[in-house]
Amino acid sequence: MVEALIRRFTPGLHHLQIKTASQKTPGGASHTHFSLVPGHGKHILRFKNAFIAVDRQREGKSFDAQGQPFETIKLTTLYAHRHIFEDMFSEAHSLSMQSIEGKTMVYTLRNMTWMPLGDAKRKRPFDSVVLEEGMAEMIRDDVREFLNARTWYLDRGIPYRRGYLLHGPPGTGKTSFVQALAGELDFNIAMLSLSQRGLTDDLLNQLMLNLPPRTFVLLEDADAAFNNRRQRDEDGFSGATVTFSGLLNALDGVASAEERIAFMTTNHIERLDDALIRPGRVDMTLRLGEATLWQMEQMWDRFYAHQDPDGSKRTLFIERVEQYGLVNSVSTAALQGLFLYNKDDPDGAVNMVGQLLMAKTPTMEVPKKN
Ligand SMILES: Nc1ncnc2c1ncn2[C@@H]1O[C@H](COP(=O)(O)OP(=O)(O)OP(=O)(O)O)[C@@H](O)[C@H]1O
Repeated sequence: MVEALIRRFTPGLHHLQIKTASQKTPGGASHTHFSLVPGHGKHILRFKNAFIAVDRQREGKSFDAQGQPFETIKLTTLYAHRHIFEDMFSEAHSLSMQSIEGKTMVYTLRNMTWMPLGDAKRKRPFDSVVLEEGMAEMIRDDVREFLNARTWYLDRGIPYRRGYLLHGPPGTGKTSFVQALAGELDFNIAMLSLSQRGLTDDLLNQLMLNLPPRTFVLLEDADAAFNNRRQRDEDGFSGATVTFSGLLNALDGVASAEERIAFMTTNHIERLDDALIRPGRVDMTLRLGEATLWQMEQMWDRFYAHQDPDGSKRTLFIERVEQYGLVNSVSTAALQGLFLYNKDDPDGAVNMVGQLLMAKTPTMEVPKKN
């Protein structure tokens, strides 16, 4: 909001500061944006019909969690104009809300704390992730029901938490679904891989206790903690990775009145321990598997509805897919790859179905550990 307030002032002939915003794309390219904002020091500015004395000062060398320096902005105006502050703050507030409205903020671990990963991202549409028929809606309704049951939990002294375990082979939409669900329910995401180096039990615990508001926590590679069953050493040091007991402690940490919704993902459910599947830790376990016939049809329609209005090419595609024995044996990511390669070209996708054979996953089920 302070950012929005600073931008609201029209800089006159005062000290200006150049604000640089750099953004790096995953491909390595970087975009830089410059803007002029009033610098530190004293300014006289006009807002509506009032003159305001502005004193913008930096507080020592302290930085907030986002790496921005702490600042104090003192605004002074005539007593008769004091009401304009209300207008000014509500305008600044709506400016700052506009910049994140319709977007999802993703937080990751940096400098031992949650930090936004770049700017807020455009929401991922809920139906852009195609899970097995009815599964996405079922999870969404469960989260909604949980969000509506706050007083029920608090009245009964039950920690207000819900956990979901999404498991299945790579590229079946586990991460993407959590992003789409966050968009649908106006949540942000704090994501973390449990196999990340340097993530200790204590740090994980601290992070779980300090989640930004209205944020899903997404713990990826949950099985990593189960590979590392080492308990704390005598001196209390638990090593540079998260342990099994560390994960359980972090999930069970001190409850607050705010909801905590955790999604855990794994490609190896057989490595997990039953102690994880306990209410509040994991309330719902869902398998996201290879693309079913229904998912294939849905994804086809999402890509080619315009080029194939009567669905005849889709029928051809499905026939081919069945001939090659690809139903329930290729990931939705592989299917998406084929459709992206043949963007706006359904015939190309039909002709290239055979390429999916390379992405076929062996269907060997590993027995679950007791
Ligand atoms: N069910 C799906 N519907 C739509 N797109 C999907 C689906 N599954 C995967 N994709 C696409 O494939 C890519 C990889 O998906 P994602 O990272 O969500 O998979 P994942 O299951 O989390 O994989 P991993 O287990 O390797 O982390 C994304 O671009 C995503 O859009």
